[in-house]
Order: sequence, then structure tokens, then C-alpha cells
Amino acid sequence: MLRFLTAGESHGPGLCVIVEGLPAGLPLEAEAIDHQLRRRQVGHGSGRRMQIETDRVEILSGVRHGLTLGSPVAMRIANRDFERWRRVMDPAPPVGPLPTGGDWRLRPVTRPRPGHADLAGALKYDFDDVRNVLERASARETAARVAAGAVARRLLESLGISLVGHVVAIGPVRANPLSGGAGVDWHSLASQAEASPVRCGDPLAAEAMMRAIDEARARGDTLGGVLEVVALGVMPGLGSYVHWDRRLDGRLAMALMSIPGVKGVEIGDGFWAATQPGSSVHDPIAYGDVPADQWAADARRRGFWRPSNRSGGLEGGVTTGQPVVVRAAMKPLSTLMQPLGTVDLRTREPTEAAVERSDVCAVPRAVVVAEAMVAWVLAEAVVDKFGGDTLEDLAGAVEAYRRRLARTRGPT
Ligand SMILES: Cc1cc2nc3c(=O)[nH]c(=O)nc-3n(C[C@H](O)[C@H](O)[C@H](O)COP(=O)(O)O)c2cc1C
Ligand SMILES: C=C(O[C@@H]1CC(C(=O)O)=C[C@@H](OP(=O)(O)O)[C@H]1O)C(=O)O
Repeated sequence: MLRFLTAGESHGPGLCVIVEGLPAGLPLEAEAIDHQLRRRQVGHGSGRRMQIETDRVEILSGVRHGLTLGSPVAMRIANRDFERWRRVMDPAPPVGPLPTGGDWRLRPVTRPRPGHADLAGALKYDFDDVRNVLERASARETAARVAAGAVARRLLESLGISLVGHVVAIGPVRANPLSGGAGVDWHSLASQAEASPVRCGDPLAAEAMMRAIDEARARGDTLGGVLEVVALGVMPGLGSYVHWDRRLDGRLAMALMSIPGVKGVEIGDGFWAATQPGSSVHDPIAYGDVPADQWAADARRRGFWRPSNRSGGLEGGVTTGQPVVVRAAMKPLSTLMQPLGTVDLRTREPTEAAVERSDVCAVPRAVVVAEAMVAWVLAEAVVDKFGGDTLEDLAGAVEAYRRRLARTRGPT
């Protein structure tokens, strides 16, 4: 079983993540993780915090001379901003009362922001200072998830599975529809998206998205959007229809929905499919030469395949061997420079919500978080299905499965 835990507050000393259940012998270097951490930090619409941080991972355990040992991999990412917040966020008890004047950071936050976890968290944990909530509710935590996802990605890559992600919409601006159908060149779409400041592979839409973000910033407002993640080279048979919590569609939905700000998840044609008759939604089954973007069991690449991929590579909670296509809808960020009305926790008087330094739109950065979560769920499913204490055992089990599919489902 593969699992991970994260810890850390946004302005505390740093974030930690422990990844447990990896096979021994997986090549893993900090640079591969740092690459994903850097990607998570860039995107038009980011606030000033991303200029302060330079996220780098320190691997504390579970890896020796670049190879995993099978023991838990513990990693730490420092918060550079902690230097400014040391007095506010110091885990040690203060010596004497904290001064309340002067540094604004020391003042309790008592005006909960609608849309963030502020009020719900303060009620739940009985806090008078919303800082105790927002520090952990902050999406700063997603840096730790990206580190765990980068490890998962390494495992998947060693089995020929890769992931790409891109922005489909920001606010009302949508990219030219590119998803769903088979035959999309995902790698070139992703490299175009990667070169775009909003991580969108459609250059015209990307321009309009940047304008929309700039306009929202000028108005003191924020924007959400839709992102898409595609996993390529996924073998059929991951997940299962036999029990609700083994369905891979459900596990992917939970992983994506858990990203702060995500309010909707689609698999394949998702909500659009609900508006169409079955005859134009399901993917007919073919047999013969399998296109390169789909998984084929035998060396000659003959087998079952689909000319379309409206299912997003999942039927009955099980992968079909087609690209896995998932989308997440992110709401606009809750911290507004032109704040909404709220009520002060202490006085109960109506007032305006607290204003903190904030991103204007985080959808381009959330793409990297979503890739990490999808990588994690797929790696979990791979480890569940194929097991193995070493990478060699795991790869051997995948190879045996491939041979079994070729033997029993290959050319007749
Ligand atoms: C990468 C990323 C960056 C974010 N940055 C901000 C931000 O700067 N300001 C903000 O108010 N919310 C930000 N959010 C969203 C909040 O964390 C989120 O709105 C909050 O947790 C409440 O969302 P929920 O109702 O989905 O939990 C960000 C989310 C992500 C994924
Ligand atoms: C720190 C990150 O994102 C933060 C997520 C966030 C929120 O409310 O979720 C609020 C902002 O934090 P700050 O108030 O320190 O500027 C973002 O910068 C990060 O992604 O690493």
C-alpha cells in the first residue's frame, strides 16, 4: 500500500511529507522533485509570495545513493517567508506577551473571508484568531503534495506511464476544445502549454486569459477556471468495479476535489455526456493495430482499441488502456482586494473581510498540483495491482500481466 502524509503551516518553518510503501531500487534524485516544485510556482496571476519562495526539497530518509530503500521517504521544503513570520509562527511558546502594535502580522485575524476555511475552521476548532485556520488551510500545503506526486511520477515513468496537464479555461475564456477524442498529440499540446504563462496550449485563448486575469487584478477581484490532466501509457485493468472504494474514477475524483478551491471534477466527457444520447457518448470497440497513444499488450501492437475516448480511459472504475482524461473546475480565489461583507468574530459587528496578500488566479499553478494528485492515485493503483518489494519485482509483474494479456487477448 502506498500512502503519504503532509504537515506544515503556510508561514511556519516549512512543510514535510512522508511517502510510505515505495518499492526499493527506484531511482530518485532531489532534482526531479525540485523540477515539479518549480513548475508549481509559476503562472500568470500569482501573487508576491511566489517571488519570495524558491521551493527545494531536502530528502531526509528512504533514499541512498539515488535509489529508494523501501523505507519511508521523508522530505522537507523550507518556507523562506518564515524569516519574516518567525515571531508570529514560532512553534515555541512566547517569552512574555506578544506585542500587538507595530507588526501587522502579530494582530489576530478576526474578519473571516467568505469562501476560505476561515469561519468554518474557527467554529470547528474554537479559535478567536483565524490565523490558526488559514495557515494550514492555505494551498501552501500543495507544495508538499507536488513533492509526493513527483515521487509517484518517477514510479510511473519507470513503467512507461507519463502525465501532462494544461489549462482549459480561465473565467469565461475557454481554449479551443482539444480534449476527449483519440488522436490528440498530448505531448506537443503539453509542451506548448508549458511555454505559456497561463499553461494553455491555445495561444489565442492564452492571450485572452492573461488579459482577463489582469482585468480581475485591476478590479481587486479573482478568477477560477478549468484544468485538464491526461495520463498516457496506462495499462488496462487499474482500479476495480467490484467495490465502491476500489473504483479508480472515484479515487481520482476525491484526489482532485481535495485540491483547495476545486469544486467540480469530470472524467472524460463528464457533464457534457449527461446531455447526449448513449449512441454519441460511448466509445465503439475495435480490434487490430493499436494507435500509439493507447496501451497494447503485445510487441506488434495488435489488440483491442477505441477510435474515440469519450470515457476518459475509464469504464466501470477500471482503466481501459486509453489515455486517462480528467478535468477539475476551480472556483475563483476567496481573498479579494475589494473584500466582501463579513462579521467580526469578536465584536459580531458587520465589517469587510480580511485582506491578505494573495494570488489573483491560481489555475495555471493548480495544473501541477492536479498532475501530482493524478500521478499519486495511479501509482497507488499500480502498487495495489502489481505489488513487489523492489522495482524489479514490480516491473516483472507488469511484464507478466502484459504477456498474459497478449496470450489471452492477443491476435487470434
Ligand atoms: C495553487 C493554489 C494557490 C492558491 N492561492 C490562493 C490565494 O493566494 N488566495 C486565496 O484566497 N486562495 C488561494 N487558493 C485557494 C484556497 O486555498 C481555497 O480557496 C480555500 O482553501 C477554500 O477552498 P475550498 O472551499 O475548496 O476548500 C489557492 C489554491 C491553490 C490550489
Ligand atoms: C504559499 C502558497 O500559496 C498561497 C496560498 C494561499 C491560500 O490562501 O491558499 C494564499 C497565499 O499565501 P500568502 O498569504 O503567503 O501570499 C498564496 O501565496 C504556495 O502556493 O506556495
